[in-house]
This record gives sequence, structure tokens and C-alpha cells, in this order.
Amino acid sequence: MIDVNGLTKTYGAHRAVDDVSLTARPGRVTGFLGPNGAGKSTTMRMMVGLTPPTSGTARICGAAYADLPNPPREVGVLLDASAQHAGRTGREILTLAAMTAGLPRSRATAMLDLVSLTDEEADRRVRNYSLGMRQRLGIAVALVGEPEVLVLDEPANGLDPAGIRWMRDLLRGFAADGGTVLLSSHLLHEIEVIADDLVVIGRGRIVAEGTKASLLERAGTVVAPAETSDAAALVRACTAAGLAVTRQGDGSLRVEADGPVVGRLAHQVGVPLAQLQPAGGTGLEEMFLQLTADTQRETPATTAATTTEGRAA
Ligand SMILES: Nc1ncnc2c1ncn2[C@@H]1O[C@H](COP(=O)(O)OP(=O)(O)OP(=O)(O)O)[C@@H](O)[C@H]1O
Repeated sequence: MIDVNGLTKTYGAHRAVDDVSLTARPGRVTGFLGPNGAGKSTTMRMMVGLTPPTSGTARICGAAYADLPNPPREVGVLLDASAQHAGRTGREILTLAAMTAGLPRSRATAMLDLVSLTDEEADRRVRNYSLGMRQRLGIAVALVGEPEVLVLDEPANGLDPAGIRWMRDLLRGFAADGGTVLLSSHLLHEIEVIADDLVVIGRGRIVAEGTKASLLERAGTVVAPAETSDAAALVRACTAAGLAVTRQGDGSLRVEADGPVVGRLAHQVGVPLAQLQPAGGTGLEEMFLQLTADTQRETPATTAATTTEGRAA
């Protein structure tokens, strides 16, 4: 279990992380999403005691990281796969990690097998590892202490397609055994496949949190009033009902409500519809871009073509 409460980090006048609270639960994979510079890594670093928070708390298995009696036995951490000593071999790094956790050297060998690093690769210096090999080694180091919790920043970075699938199965298995997984990733498809819960951050603040299913449901409904109909009447009806309405580039309307609700409103105001479909079909990427639209560096083409007519979701 990870419990973060009001975590804040300021660098001078810049609030990198602003009052972030989140929970990652046992038996579940929690995806941590946000645009570049949103504050994911800083939040994760504060969770594991690498960056002191300006204020707020982070608890792992009920305690602050610094108070854990044997941290690698409680939480496996992979924040930067290149942060290992480049002059050591993978086997040396894993053996040291096992010994630090109070475990036998044989645990290092078991981890090498688990992450599919061969004997020859294990005896190579890390400076000669590919990015994917470093990532595998980092995952092995995170798992060496048989922790209950995993905190992983971009663990799929540099892995080939087979490696990504392998990692997905590994993390799903870890959660199925009762473990807690918090992982950040820019690979939205990966997150969509693997995560049970999502936390979305933008400019240091949480913009959405919940189960993946509930957040994707929030994706709303797209309706296209028939050409000769009074689309404005439908917009007024939706807005009066407290629903956010966005006019999209192709003239259709996106309403933040389920299809039957929108269909009923259209019927009530006598507006025939040429199209009514769940907006959720576009999946996590669309949801992510909408939730973080205000905090993105680039304005996505679809969002640029929209005008918001109702209140924000
Ligand atoms: N040591 C530091 N000094 C000053 N600013 C910092 C420091 N560390 C992070 N920041 C700033 O804090 C903000 C959040 O950075 P962070 O690395 O947490 O973002 P991120 O969400 O992990 O981004 P990315 O997806 O690009 O990895 C950024 O604006 C970054 O420049």
C-alpha cells in the first residue's frame, strides 16, 4: 500500500508537485500518467526518500520510507535504470542488492533468470549494457528483496515488444499475488492494458484519479445533430442539465454523460440525431489528452478545433 498525502515540492518559486494525494492499493496496478514535467518523477522520488518534500507525507506499508527497517524488503524501486555503477557487472550489482536486503547470493542468480539476462551478459560491465538490458537489471534490483510494493518510473523504457509483454505479465503476476504496483509510463497503450487504477497529474496537481474503468467511462458521448436540426437547442438543454458540452472540429458535440441521457435530452428538445456513440471508443489516449489539455506543451489538433460551451468536466 502506498499512501501519499498533500505532497508538495517547490524549487524556488516553481511548484513542481502541488498538494498531491494518492493511494496505490495491494493487488492492483496503479498507472501514474502526466505530460513531460508534470511532476511524476519528483513525486516518486519523494515517496522513496530521494527528494525531501517541502510539505506532505508519503507512507509505504504504513511508514515513511526512512522509517522502514529494511526498505528493499518492503519496496522495490526503479527510478533511473542508468543510475547503477557503470563499472560493476550486473551480477555484482544484484549480489550487492541481495546482500543489502539480508538475502543470500543465490537470490541474485534467481533474479538474473527472472529478467532473462544470460550468464555472459550478467558478467558484462553495466556501462556496456543496452538500455533494455539496464531496464531488466533495474527491475531485477527492484524485485530482489521480495518487496510488497513496487515504485517504477518508466519501466518499459527501452524494452523491445517481447520485453514489454514480459514486463506486463510480471507486474500483473506481482499484483495478482497481492503486491502493490505504482508505475509511470508514457506508453498509454501499455498503461491501458496493465493498469487497474489511474492517477493523472498535470503541472504538479492531480487532475483525475480512479479506476481505469470509471475514468474511461467519463469519456462521455459524441452526438451529431441532424443537419437541419437546432443543435443550439441541444447544447442549451445539456448545459441546463449541468453537462459539459464541447463542439468538435467536425461539427459534432461531445457531451460528458452517458448515451441514454444525451439521447433523452435530444428527444425532449426535438433534436433528431444523425450520430450517437460513446466517446470512450478513443480510449486512454483521448482521455489523457483531454484531462491534461490545459497542461500540455503542444495543443492536440482535435482539442485545438474545439470550443467549450459547457462547464469543465
Ligand atoms: N532539482 C530540481 N530543481 C529544479 N527543478 C526541478 C528539479 N527536479 C525537477 N524539477 C522540475 O520539476 C518539474 C517536474 O519534474 P519531473 O521530473 O517530476 O516531471 P515528470 O512528470 O517526471 O516529467 P517527464 O515525464 O518528462 O519525466 C519540472 O518542471 C522540472 O524541471
